[in-house]
Amino acid sequence: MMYGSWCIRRIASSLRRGGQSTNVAFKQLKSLPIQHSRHSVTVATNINTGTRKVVGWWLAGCCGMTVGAVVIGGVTRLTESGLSMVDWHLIKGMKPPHTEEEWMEEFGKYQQYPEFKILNHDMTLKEFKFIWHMEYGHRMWGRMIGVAYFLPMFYFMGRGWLNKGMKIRTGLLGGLLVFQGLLGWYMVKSGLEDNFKSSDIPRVSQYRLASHLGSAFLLYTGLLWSSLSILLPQKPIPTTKAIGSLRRLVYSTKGLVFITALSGAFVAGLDAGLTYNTYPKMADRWLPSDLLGFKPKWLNFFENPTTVQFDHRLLGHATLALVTYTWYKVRKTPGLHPRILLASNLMLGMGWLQVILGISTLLTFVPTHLAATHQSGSLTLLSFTVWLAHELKRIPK
Ligand code: HEM
Repeated sequence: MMYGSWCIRRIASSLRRGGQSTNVAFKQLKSLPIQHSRHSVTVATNINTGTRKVVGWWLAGCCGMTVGAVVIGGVTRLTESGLSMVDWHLIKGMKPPHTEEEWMEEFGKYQQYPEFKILNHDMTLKEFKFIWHMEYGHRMWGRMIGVAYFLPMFYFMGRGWLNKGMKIRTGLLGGLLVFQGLLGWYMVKSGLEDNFKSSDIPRVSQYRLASHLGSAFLLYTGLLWSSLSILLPQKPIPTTKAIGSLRRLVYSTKGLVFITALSGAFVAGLDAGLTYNTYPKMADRWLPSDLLGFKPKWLNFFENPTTVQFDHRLLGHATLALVTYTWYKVRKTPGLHPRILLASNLMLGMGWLQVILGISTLLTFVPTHLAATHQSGSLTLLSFTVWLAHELKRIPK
């Protein structure tokens, strides 16, 4: 393995000096083994390939379950079901109401809160049961991720399958998972507070919604990166200056996708997708008249639906421009293997689709199916940029 890393450096430095043609150097790189060094694979070195795959698939499975949680959470929000369960108990909360009395009791609790009093005062028990089941499904899915994550983690640790680095990494991701659940309840609580006026629409704080979505995306990224490290180890790449700047470009693209997704959560949290449903202009103007209507000015970026939607449009277009430019640079960089080209092609396709989905969501007044697809699209786009970044990550010396 040491020989492999040495070879890559030799070939790369020769590429830099122009000592041999790119094609010859690339052929040499292709013939090198995949990077299974102690640096790139973070499970214990004394376990066999099958066991390593079990750990990799466990992480990939939890990653898939996180996607499920984001989708169910999005649909729960879009069907306005998120405030139907007004308390939270880890164990007791798993038992749904069975008898009609139990349902009436649960419905009675909901009736004490602003969403019922202001918005849903004519809601029937049947309608309540629907929104309750949506929120229950989201919470139960979260608990299932907890079980699917922690039980195997302790088992693998007990069996000595995880090395020190992986123990720290899985411990941190586990902490993020618990934090995610607590943040979810903290978010719901903001929609149950009794400080809404009768003209308000009771909803959760957009700050807490963005934090909840952002931390889900972080957890997802961590799980995806870790599972890729085990299941799809990096292939050799030259260590040229061009690759170095491409790597920085891809990392910036990944960062911008993340920031745009966070700004989308602010749009969702303020229902800002229901103002200015025109494109490309906002009510016949490039700069809407109430763009900076709130005082102090900085508040507009977080609380003024017009500014929040405007920013999300700008960020969405900037993301698309950067995704396209990154794709172009990947194509122009010599010495990259086909998997990198595939990841970058998928990233480009998804970038365009995501913007088309965003515009369609806006023009059609945010129907649930389109808004939920747009939300999942952001996760898919993030996945392709994470994959690309993973393929290009620096190979430790
Ligand atoms: C790469 C670009 C984009 C990304 C990554 C992205 C991501 C997101 C995310 C994560 C949300 C939050 C969804 C939720 O929590 O339910 C969102 C919401 C939204 N986005 Fe985008 N978006 C992008 C581009 C655009 C564009 C260009 C437009 C329109 C011009 C747009 C319009 C919307 C609208 C209207 C919502 C609110 C939907 C709702 O209320 O559920 N997006 N976006």
